[in-house]
Amino acid sequence: MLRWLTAGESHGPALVGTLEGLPAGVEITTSEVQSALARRRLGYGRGARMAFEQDQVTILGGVRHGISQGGPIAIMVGNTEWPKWQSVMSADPVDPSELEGGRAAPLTRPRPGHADLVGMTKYAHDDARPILERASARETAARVALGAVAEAFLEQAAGITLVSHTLQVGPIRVPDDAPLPGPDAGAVLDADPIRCFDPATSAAMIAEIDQCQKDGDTLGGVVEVVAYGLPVGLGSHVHWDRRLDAKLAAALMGIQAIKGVEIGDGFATAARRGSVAHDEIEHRDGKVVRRTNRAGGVEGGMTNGEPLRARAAMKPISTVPRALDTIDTSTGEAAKAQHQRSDVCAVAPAAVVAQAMVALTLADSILEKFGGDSVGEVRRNIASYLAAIPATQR
Ligand SMILES: Cc1cc2nc3c(=O)[nH]c(=O)nc-3n(C[C@H](O)[C@H](O)[C@H](O)COP(=O)(O)O)c2cc1C
Ligand SMILES: C=C(O[C@@H]1CC(C(=O)O)=C[C@@H](OP(=O)(O)O)[C@H]1O)C(=O)O
Repeated sequence: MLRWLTAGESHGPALVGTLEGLPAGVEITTSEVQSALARRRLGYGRGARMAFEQDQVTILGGVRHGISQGGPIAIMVGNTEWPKWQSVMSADPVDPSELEGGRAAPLTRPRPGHADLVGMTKYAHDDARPILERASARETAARVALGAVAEAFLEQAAGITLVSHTLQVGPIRVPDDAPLPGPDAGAVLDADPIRCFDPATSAAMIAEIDQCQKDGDTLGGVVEVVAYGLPVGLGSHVHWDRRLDAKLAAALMGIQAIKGVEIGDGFATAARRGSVAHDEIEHRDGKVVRRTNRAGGVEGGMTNGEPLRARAAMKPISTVPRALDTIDTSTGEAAKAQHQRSDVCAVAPAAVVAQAMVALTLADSILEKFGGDSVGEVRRNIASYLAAIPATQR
């Protein structure tokens, strides 16, 4: 079993991610984690903060000389903006005279679409700051750091490769018949400003983001994660909480601003007739294959050997520059929502975060099915299972 936790605030000194249950022998370096984090910072439409802040990666435990040791892995992602926020966010009590520029004044105009108002009510704060600091998607940096470790494990133990791409920004969508990015498309996707595999659609998405920014508005969209090389039989049909599709849905829905998840063609399948909704099975070149992959590689909550496709729908960024109506909680009067700076569109980084969440979920499923305290043991267990199932389905 693989478990993971994160801690830290958006403007605190650092975020920390912990990964427990990873076998020994996974090759992983600080620079690989750093590269994954660099991908998460990209994406046309990101706000000012991305331009000046750096992610400082320190592996605090669980890895020695570039190899996982079998114990919990802890990774710290330092916020280089911390010195500016030290007095506002200090863990220890501060002298009020140290709080410059009124930055620590309570935030009492909760932003619609954020956790602000319900969080203040539930946690008994008269200030939105403690809520927004933890609700912020800055936290996803810690998940992406852990996801990079999970991805290294998947590749080294099982030859599994993941890619993530942008399917939709606002109303602009990749055509249904556009090719799916293959297992080696990672570098091409990283080079596109919006992580879109279809160049014409990418250009249209960028134009949409430019127009939206001019209008003082924000955008959401849809991302897709594709996993190649999965063995048949991860997850199970026998119980709801053992279904891989259920676990993927929870992992993806757990990302800030994700409001819908699809496995394979998802909602589009609901509009089809059964005769054109499923994937007919045939023998081809000595293998059992599905003629199509509308199911996205999962049947009965189990991987079926086809590429896994999981999609997530992101709502538009909640901090709208043309500020939305709210109330001031200190007076009860009508007000405009707090706004300083924000992303216009964060769909491309959301794809990278979704990839991390899928990687962590698949790594957990591999360990659930095959077990193993070292990468070598996991590999042997997978090989022994594959040797026992029909050769046509390996
Ligand atoms: C990668 C990423 C970046 C985000 N950047 C912003 C941002 O700059 N401004 C903002 O208001 N919301 C941003 N969000 C979304 C908010 O965190 C999210 O809307 C908020 O937590 C409320 O959504 P919820 O109801 O799903 O939690 C971002 C989300 C992700 C995944
Ligand atoms: C810092 C990151 O994302 C932040 C997520 C975020 C939010 O409200 O979710 C709001 C913005 O931060 P700020 O309010 O300080 O401008 C984003 O920059 C990051 O992804 O590293």
